[in-house]
Amino acid sequence: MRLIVREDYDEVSSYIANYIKERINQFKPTSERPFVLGLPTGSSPVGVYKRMVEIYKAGNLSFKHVVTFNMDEYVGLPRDHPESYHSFMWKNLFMHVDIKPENVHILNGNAPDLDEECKQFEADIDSVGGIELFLGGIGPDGHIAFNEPGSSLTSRTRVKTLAYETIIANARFFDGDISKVPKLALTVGVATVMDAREVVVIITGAHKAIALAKCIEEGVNHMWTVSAIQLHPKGLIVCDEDSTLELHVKTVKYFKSIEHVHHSLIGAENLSLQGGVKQLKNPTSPTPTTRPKTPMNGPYE
Ligand SMILES: N[C@@H]1[C@@H](O)[C@H](O)[C@@H](COP(=O)(O)O)O[C@@H]1O
Repeated sequence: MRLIVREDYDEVSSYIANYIKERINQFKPTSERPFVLGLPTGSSPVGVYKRMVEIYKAGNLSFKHVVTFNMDEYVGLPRDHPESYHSFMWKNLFMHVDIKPENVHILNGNAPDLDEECKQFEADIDSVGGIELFLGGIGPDGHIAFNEPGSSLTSRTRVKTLAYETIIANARFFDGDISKVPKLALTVGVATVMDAREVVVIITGAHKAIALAKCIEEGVNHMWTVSAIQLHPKGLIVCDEDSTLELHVKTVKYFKSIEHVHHSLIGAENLSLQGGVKQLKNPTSPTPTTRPKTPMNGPYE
C-alpha cells in the first residue's frame, strides 16, 4: 500500500484527478474495452471532480469509453432529491463531461426489490470485466462506502442500516436535521471495493485522523472497514497533512521517503502525475544513484 501526503485538500484533489487521468489515458479505452471506474460521493471527492472537469475541458481526458459504478445510494430518497447521490454525481461530474448516460451505474434506492437491485449491480460489474480503479472516501469512523463498523470484510452490495454517527455526520446535507437523513442505504460491500484492480482512497481533515491511523498503523479490522485496503495488492491512500495528526512521525516520514525514492526512479519526466513532491531534507531511505534504463511508470508497492 502507498500513502501520499499532500499539504491540503486542493493538493490532494489535484493529485488524485491527475492520477485518474493518467490511468485512463494509459489504458487507452475503447468501446469494446472501456475503463471501468468506481466512484464515491460526499464532500471528499468534490475537489477531484472539479479538477477532472477542468482536465476534460482542457482536452486532456475523455469519458467516452469510461463506464462508472457508484459506491452507494440512500434508500427511499427520490432520485431527483438534491441530496440523492444520483443528483450529486450528475451535478458535480457527469453533466460536465462526455460520459454516455448508459455507461453510468448508480444503485436505485427506490427499486421495488432492493435485494434484487443489489444482486443486479454486482452482475453488471462482472459483465464489464470488473472495476479497474475504485476511488473511495471514508467516514470519520473509518467506513468505506456505507460499510459501517462491524461490516463483514467479505460483504457485497446490499441494503445497510446507517450508523448513528453517520446519520449525524450526514445531517449537514439535510439542513442539520437528523430526522430528514435516510436511515438505510444501498452500498457496495468491502469485498466489492477490494475486488477492483486498484483502490484509491481520499482522506482529508483532522476529524479523520484517528481513522487514518487505525487504517495504517493497526491491523485489518471490521470496526474500521477501510483497513481492508491493507490486503489489497494495489492500494493507494492520498491524504492531507491534517489527517496525519494521529500517525507516528516515523510512519509519515517512512511513506514520504518511499515517495521520494519512487520519484528518483521514475525521473522528472513523469512528475506531472505526482503533483510535485517536495524534496525531503532527510529522507530515511537512501536515494538510488543510478536510474534504470527502462522507463518506469509505477507506482510500485
Ligand atoms: N457513503 C458516504 C461515503 O462514501 C463517504 O466516504 C462518507 C464521507 O463523506 P465526506 O467525504 O463528506 O466526509 O460519507 C458517506 O457516508
